[in-house]
Amino acid sequence: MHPLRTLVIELYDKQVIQVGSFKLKSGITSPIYIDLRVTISYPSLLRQVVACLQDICRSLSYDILCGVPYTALPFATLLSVENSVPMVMRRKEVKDYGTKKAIEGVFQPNQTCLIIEDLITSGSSVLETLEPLVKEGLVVKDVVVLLDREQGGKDNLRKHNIQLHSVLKMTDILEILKDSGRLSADKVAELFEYFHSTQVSSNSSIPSGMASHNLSFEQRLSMIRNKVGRRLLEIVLKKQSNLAVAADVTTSQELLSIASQVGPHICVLKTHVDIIEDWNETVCEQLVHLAKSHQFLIFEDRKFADIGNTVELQFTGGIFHISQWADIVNAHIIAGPGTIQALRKASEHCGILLLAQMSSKGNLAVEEYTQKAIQFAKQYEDAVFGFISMGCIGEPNFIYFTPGVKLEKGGDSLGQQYTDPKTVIGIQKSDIAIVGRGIIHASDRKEAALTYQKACWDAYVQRIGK
Ligand SMILES: O=c1ccn([C@@H]2O[C@H](COP(=O)(O)O)[C@@H](O)[C@H]2O)c(=O)[nH]1
Repeated sequence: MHPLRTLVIELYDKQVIQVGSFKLKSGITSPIYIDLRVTISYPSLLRQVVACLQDICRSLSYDILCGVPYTALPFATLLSVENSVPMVMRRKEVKDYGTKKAIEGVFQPNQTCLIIEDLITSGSSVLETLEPLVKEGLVVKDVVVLLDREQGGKDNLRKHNIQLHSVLKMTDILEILKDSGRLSADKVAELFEYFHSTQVSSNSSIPSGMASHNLSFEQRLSMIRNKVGRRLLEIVLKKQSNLAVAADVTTSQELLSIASQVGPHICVLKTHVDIIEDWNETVCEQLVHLAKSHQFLIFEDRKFADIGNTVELQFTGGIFHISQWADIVNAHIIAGPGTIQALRKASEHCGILLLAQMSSKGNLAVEEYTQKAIQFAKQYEDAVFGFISMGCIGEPNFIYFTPGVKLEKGGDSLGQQYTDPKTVIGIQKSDIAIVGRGIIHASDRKEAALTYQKACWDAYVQRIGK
């Protein structure tokens, strides 16, 4: 008998594969449950599982192995011993004492790590393991699983440039159980129907819908239609900085002082001009002068959201005359395309970003909203050159700006949620990290800006594999 057929039948007979009604980790109810933890109680079964994984591992190249905790740990351990390849382990709970390591074991940055998993549904457990590995500088290209439930995991991993290799697919299992008489043809037809109609999105901290291009800024320069977007990439490349600073201060003196301190290290200075108590034309001129001499763009984070007519007045008039000095502004899409049309009509030299996602807890920019923002951006690509998003959510001809970035994870008391530069740029594949209080509240803002500049740029360089 074919070894895979023998394996499936044995898995069924030992009740590793069960048919009924089960709630999975992803929250969905499934008519099949597969508990591969049981294999540790049957050494010969465990040996068969590992031999099948080994057949795939043999064709891949890697320096180190990592099993997704807990079920895949014995599989990875046996593969490690069998192949004399070192192994690392991800901690599910990071200790708040001692070394506080997320990854245990000895490894070097840039080593290639092969992830071993027992089965995959959405891929979220694999992505939870991927995140700390990448943060430690390991390169992950492949994941080997015993079973792919064929419910979206492969595509979810592909979005992160990870290739899934599976020993068995759910389709194979159902066919074998039918042919061997373990399940009736009717039952198998019913199960097929369930698996084909139930796809699960990944619920890892890495948002779903993250796109997977891995082009460099140089390669993307000619793809950007809007000239402010192209100018931004030129600055990014020249200064080797994909850092934007959010200068959320309330006096013009502080704003100008921040602009001159962090100016050499940033590509964009983000303002909230309506929080400056003493804004006037001279301050505006000084800010524009600093932007020219240090070569950064000014992004007024006005978040326009009204009907087109009002937005036009807000953009061009009032006491701020934003259209006269801002290089970049942003807009919500809640009021429809009129907001974008008004901004585009009022100024040719200002590029637009659309808010497609937000960093704050409980925000309402859900998947459908994000997709609508992408659709609007494509429609107005001459004026819209990018997004406020939590990472790369679309194609390489747009630029992705992510706020809520800080070296220390956590949040504030009003719903802000922070992610570190390595995750935002390296894993979530954003382009520009927006850092506010991480720099503004530092005792030495210049030094902090340099630290963030380096962290964001290194994450970019590592991501594109330069
Ligand atoms: O979803 C969003 C959109 C915009 N912001 C802005 O970014 C900065 C973040 O400042 P921190 O001090 O780093 O928290 C701030 O100006 C926000 O208005 C955002 O945080 N989230």
